[in-house]
Amino acid sequence: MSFCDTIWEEVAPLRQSILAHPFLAELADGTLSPEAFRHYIVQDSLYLAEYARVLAIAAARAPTAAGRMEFSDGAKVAVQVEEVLHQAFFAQFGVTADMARTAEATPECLGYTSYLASLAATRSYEELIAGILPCFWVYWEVGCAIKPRASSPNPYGAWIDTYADPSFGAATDRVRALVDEAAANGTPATRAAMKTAFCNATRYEWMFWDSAHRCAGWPI
Ligand SMILES: Cc1ncc(C[n+]2csc(CCO)c2C)c(N)n1
Repeated sequence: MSFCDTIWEEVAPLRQSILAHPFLAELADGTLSPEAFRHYIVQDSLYLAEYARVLAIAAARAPTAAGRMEFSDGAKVAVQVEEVLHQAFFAQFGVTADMARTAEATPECLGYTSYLASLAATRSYEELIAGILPCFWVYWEVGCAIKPRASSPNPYGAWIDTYADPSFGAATDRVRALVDEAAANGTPATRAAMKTAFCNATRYEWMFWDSAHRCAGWPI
């Protein structure tokens, strides 16, 4: 079994919790409240801006041309998704320019992006890209799981189509190959740290959807 297959199995309970989360069940059947989705897309645009920066750092640190290509491309795609997909959703769900401009990152959004930024700043390249991977892989799994059971028409159809798109699956495969390569070249301690980063980022993915479902902000 590859390193990625092993850590994917280890986060199986987290993935089950993600796939069973009411935010995604309701998104699939179209009953998710517009408020919850609005909360999600506003936070996600804040997330994507930071995630793109983290990918750009990964590109700069990558030891191979394949890594530099993949992560710089990913950084560009993250900015494009932030602009194109989100602007369309902003219009559809009534997020005004003012709401988007003044939005403050929630604890979950700030926690996730700050965690990835801390990997980029103070940890190894191997840990960094292990922390980057769940963003790709979890969304690909979720997109593929939801698409066959999505209601039609569905107000969230464009979101589902984005993450169930085969080109997105191919990008996930390529990032996974980079993580496997990094793990194969690393020490057991590096691989243990990579597993921790992968697991924590997967937890943050669940927390991100959960906070959107509760429309939660800062408690104080
Ligand atoms: C919280 C959160 N996690 C993951 C994604 C998915 N995603 C964002 S950027 C990117 C890679 C391409 O640049 C992928 C797969 C998201 N939108 N929001």
